[in-house]
Amino acid sequence: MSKPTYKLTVLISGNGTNLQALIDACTSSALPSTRIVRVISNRKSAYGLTRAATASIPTAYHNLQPYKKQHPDTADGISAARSAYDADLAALVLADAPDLVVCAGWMHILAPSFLTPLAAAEVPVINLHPALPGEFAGAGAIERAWEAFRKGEVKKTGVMIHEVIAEVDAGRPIVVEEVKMREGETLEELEERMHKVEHGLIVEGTKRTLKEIEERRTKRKSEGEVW
Ligand SMILES: Nc1nc2c(c(=O)[nH]1)N[C@@H](CN(C=O)c1ccc(C(=O)N[C@@H](CCC(=O)O)C(=O)O)cc1)CN2
Ligand SMILES: NCC(=O)N[C@@H]1O[C@H](COP(=O)([O-])[O-])[C@@H](O)[C@H]1O
Repeated sequence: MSKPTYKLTVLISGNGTNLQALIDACTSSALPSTRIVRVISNRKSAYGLTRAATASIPTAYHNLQPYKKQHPDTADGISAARSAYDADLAALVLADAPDLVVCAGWMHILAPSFLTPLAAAEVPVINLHPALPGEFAGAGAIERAWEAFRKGEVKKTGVMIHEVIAEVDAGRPIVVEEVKMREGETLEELEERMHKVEHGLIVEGTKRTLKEIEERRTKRKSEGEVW
């Protein structure tokens, strides 16, 4: 019996080097029987959209601005706009019926109006975060770690792939790799080393999550077959 084909949706906001690592992995033995069904960006200028188009992968630009214009520029209005934006993002993603959503440099905090429908459809969401579990949650993690090292507060940092939950970067780690920090290293040099680790870990984290999905389905099927 042929192996199932797994469908990925990848969310991006920028250059897309981690997306490129996934694109390359899908066309190699690294991620066999896996294909990216859509790349979605919240930024029109994201070069990752070009990377996807070059690989003949469908793309979408999901823009928050129209939602903000439909709501008052107040805390409640912005919250309502983001909730509506995320609900439509969930519908956009689920229309492709992916097995897994990968946040690859996706710089938008996902609201429950996205996470709840995905959970109901049993589509896991995972995220690449350039820090160790429990450290430097949120944006700018690499620079914050670099600054902390200069102050003598940390000796290492790292990269993780984790499950996405409402609390930012607090979901279950799936794979973690430590990165030792070096005296006198520039931020750019650290970023280069971190990105190399990211490109390997995003493939490994996707592979492990797809294995978990397969094991869950096999278990459910065997339980379903027992009378
Ligand atoms: N609910 C969750 N959403 C997201 C998670 C998560 O774990 N739970 N991971 C992030 C990715 N991320 C760090 O890995 C991250 C990205 C962006 C931000 C942030 O502050 N975004 C601002 C906008 C910043 C900008 O546009 O430049 C915002 O959303 O208002 C925090 C963490 C993906 N989402
Ligand atoms: N909080 C998530 C986060 O900060 N992610 C950062 O976004 C970059 C995306 O690069 P890419 O667009 O080249 O893949 C990644 O290198 C990662 O450090």
